[in-house]
Amino acid sequence: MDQHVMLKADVLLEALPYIRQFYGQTIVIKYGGHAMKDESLKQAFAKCVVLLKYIGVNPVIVHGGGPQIGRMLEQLNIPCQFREGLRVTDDATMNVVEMVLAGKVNKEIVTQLNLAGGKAVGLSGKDGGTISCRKLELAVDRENLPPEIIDLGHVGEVTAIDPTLIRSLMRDGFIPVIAPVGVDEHGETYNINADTVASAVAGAVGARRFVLLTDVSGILDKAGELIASLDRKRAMELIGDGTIKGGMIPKVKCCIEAVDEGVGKAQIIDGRLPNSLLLELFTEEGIGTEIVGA
Ligand SMILES: Nc1ncnc2c1ncn2[C@@H]1O[C@H](COP(=O)(O)OP(=O)(O)O)[C@@H](O)[C@H]1O
Ligand SMILES: CC(=O)N[C@@H](CCC(=O)OP(=O)(O)O)C(=O)O
Repeated sequence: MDQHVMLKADVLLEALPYIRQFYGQTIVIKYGGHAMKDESLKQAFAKCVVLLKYIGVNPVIVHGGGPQIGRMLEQLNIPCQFREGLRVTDDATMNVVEMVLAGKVNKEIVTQLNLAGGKAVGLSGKDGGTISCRKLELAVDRENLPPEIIDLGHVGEVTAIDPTLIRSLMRDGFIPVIAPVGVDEHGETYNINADTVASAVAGAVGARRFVLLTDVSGILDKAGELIASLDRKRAMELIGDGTIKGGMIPKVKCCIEAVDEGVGKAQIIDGRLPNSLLLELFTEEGIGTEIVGA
């Protein structure tokens, strides 16, 4: 028989221990806006997620859409500003954020998953009271001065996740797809960083794994080399010395929080690589950077 065909069987068998490990478990996947580059990548992502579902794993998707929001704001001539990696969100921006995230991006992902043979349901944090939040009071350290409190407008921080709706969807065979928009106790709508929501969801549903798809191969050291594994201490050192910066800082902190909440392992992987999710979960080498407990 053709050697190539025989190798395919080896690849499938290599996945067996991982399929056993993840069978019946929940995996929370943060699907970043930068990882939604083109149609073929989006389709490949959807197929990986649906495959997980068919082999008995429960995937939960929490998505971003930062670049997509940026493009819509530009079309509408609404200026856009970031502080500490977070979007300053005034009333007009909040409307666009909700429209783009809970509308367009969410439904596109749902459609791709359904086309790939899954049964996906899109929701925002408002549905089923899934995400409770409050206005974020962001304190920024200043040298020799008390921290500055920055007002980011409608930017929220998660106060609680109610996993009831997510659990019942999973139980009935659906793939929940969650947009990072929440409400506070007064019914005010907030824009929440998607990494933060994904991490809180991973903790609340007792996920076995938390995987974040982004636009780099993982966390890189000063020389630009991939760091395969990091614990909290090393991660904080790399943030402190400026190796980890920008949007990677909240991402790493979210991974540490998820691990603290009991999630077995968090993994930052390259969403630009087709099938990266399967390579990470079902091969011996894995890919990207893992963040583990102390
Ligand atoms: N040490 C580092 N290793 C890798 N990426 C880093 C590092 N420090 C900062 N970054 C930046 O973090 C970015 C990922 O964060 P972000 O843009 O917020 O991603 P996403 O949109 O997927 O949430 C990378 O594109 C990279 O520019
Ligand atoms: C407060 C805040 O910054 N919210 C983010 C929410 C989307 C997001 O996080 O998208 P990515 O994962 O693609 O970056 C924003 O408005 O861009």
